[in-house]
Amino acid sequence: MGEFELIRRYFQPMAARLATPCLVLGPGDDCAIQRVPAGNDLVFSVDTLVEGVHFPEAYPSRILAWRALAAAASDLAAMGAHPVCFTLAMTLPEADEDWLSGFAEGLADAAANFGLALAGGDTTRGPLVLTIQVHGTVPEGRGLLRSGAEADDLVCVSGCLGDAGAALEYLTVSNPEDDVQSVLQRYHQPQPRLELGHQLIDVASSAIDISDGLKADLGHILAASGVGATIRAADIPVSSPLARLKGQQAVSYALHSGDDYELCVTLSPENWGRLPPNIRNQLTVIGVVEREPGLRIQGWQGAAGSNGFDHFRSMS
Ligand SMILES: Nc1ncnc2c1ncn2[C@@H]1O[C@H](COP(=O)(O)OP(=O)(O)OP(=O)(O)O)[C@@H](O)[C@H]1O
Ligand SMILES: Cc1ncc(C[n+]2csc(CCOP(=O)(O)O)c2C)c(N)n1
Ligand SMILES: [Mg+2]
Repeated sequence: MGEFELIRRYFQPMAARLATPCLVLGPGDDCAIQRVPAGNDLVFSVDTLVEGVHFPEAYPSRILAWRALAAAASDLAAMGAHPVCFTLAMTLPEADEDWLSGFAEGLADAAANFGLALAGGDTTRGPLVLTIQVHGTVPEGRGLLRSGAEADDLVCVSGCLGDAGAALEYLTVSNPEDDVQSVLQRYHQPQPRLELGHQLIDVASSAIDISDGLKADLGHILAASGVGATIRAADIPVSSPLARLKGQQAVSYALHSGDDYELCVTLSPENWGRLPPNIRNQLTVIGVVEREPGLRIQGWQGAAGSNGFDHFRSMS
């Protein structure tokens, strides 16, 4: 199978199925064309996944496709953006038909779930690497930024943290018990909080998605906003399976390991009070923003060293 046959067979049908009115031109020409509705800003971001770094070797292609698109879409969620379309640059060691059909199915499933149309891409031969650029829109000037946190704002996170990080230890377990299966599921099938992010436009003062770990990612908000925060270790939400598997150490996974793709946001106590219950129920207050720079973690005696995932830190 040649490069163009591969695209025609696996990716063009999906692109046609997923088309949306804002995508004026999909795959097949030199560029795709997207129309941004008047009064909106285009929001876009790119993410690369490398075999052996972001996912294990011989990882099932259907799951890989979901994880890759979820990780990319999660950045749209963090901006409060409405998802529109994505491009896919894939470098493959070979054109294996089973691998490609699993990948195309997983990608179509994720794309339909997240409301993202396939706009185009690039296909090359080499070590397995995926790069996905996502495009979304937000009402003009209203994208959620990392830089808006202010003293006295509450610090909140969505969902539970730490499962996906703990899952790394169980990726090769052959018959996982229920709790292990549950944390593995969080690694294999992350759920970007697109709807929640969108609902927090004009409500949250800042937002980020948690890809590198709570400590690192909240740290990005604090640095960008020129503020600090105190959070309470006991209030950081961890799942029951993770708590059973890791006991007191569960919080350490929540703080230091990434891949959860939950949101961390700040908002004023007034806006918190006005939140409808269906949105408030998706968030847990874990602390408060303060003028003094730095992140303080009450009730946490863990090692100060680790911060979160960093591709280059161990090399310097
Ligand atoms: N090579 C680069 N050139 C320009 N900007 C970059 C480059 N690499 C990263 N950035 C920018 O730095 C910021 C932080 O990048 P980072 O990849 O950590 O964010 P992220 O996508 O939210 O995290 P993650 O990739 O873990 O999901 C982003 O605004 C990104 O666009
Ligand atoms: C097999 C395997 N899967 C996952 C991880 C964890 N991991 C890798 S990169 C990253 C941060 C996000 O990446 P980026 O900042 O490039 O978007 C995380 C949390 C690992 N160590 N090994
Ligand atoms: Mg991000």
